[in-house]
Amino acid sequence: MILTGFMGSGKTTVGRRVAELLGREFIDLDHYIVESEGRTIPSIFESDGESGFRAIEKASLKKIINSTDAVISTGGGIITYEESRNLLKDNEHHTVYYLSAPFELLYERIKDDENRPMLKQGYEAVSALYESRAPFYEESCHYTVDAALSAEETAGILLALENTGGK
Ligand SMILES: Nc1ncnc2c1ncn2[C@@H]1O[C@H](COP(=O)(O)OP(=O)(O)O)[C@@H](O)[C@H]1O
Ligand SMILES: O=C(O)C1=C[C@@H](OP(=O)(O)O)[C@@H](O)[C@H](O)C1
Repeated sequence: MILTGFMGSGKTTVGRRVAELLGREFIDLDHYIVESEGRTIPSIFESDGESGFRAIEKASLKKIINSTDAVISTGGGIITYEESRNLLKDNEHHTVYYLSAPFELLYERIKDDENRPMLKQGYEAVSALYESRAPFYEESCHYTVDAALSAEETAGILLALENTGGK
């Protein structure tokens, strides 16, 4: 199981819970990057820029996607590159679930988090980013799931889908 979606959609919170319910390992791709790089996400953005972070992110996804049956939560920008979108959509090991919710709700959840460098662009730019990314999440997932519910409810929906239509 792989979870995608915009910042604040609950990929980490819900992913950790579904992994618990499924009895599987949980891997947060951002956390994996922080551990393997020995640097925080903001410091990677600061020294390597967004493009540097994206390159690390793409390589990290490639490395782990076929080597684990863990529940993987991705970062919100994982759909930036076509190669990553194809990798998500066509991979043989994981069903990809897009956690979808209205921007206003997501922004309320994340607006004060200083660990998300993309927010520095300000409300209007982040809102535009949300709009521009939505079709990419849609095209690279197998299921779109409502993430405006409680984390427990969304986890329950994912569990049911994984047990019936999951890989
Ligand atoms: N379904 C939810 N309902 C309410 N708050 C949530 C929900 N899912 C996550 N949150 C909260 O929103 C914030 C971002 O959640 P997180 O799991 O880090 O999202 P993501 O990994 O998609 O960026 C956290 O403070 C978390 O507690
Ligand atoms: O949307 C983005 O471009 C990003 C989202 C973050 O992950 P979350 O979606 O877990 O916040 C993290 O990968 C980085 O700050 C960039």
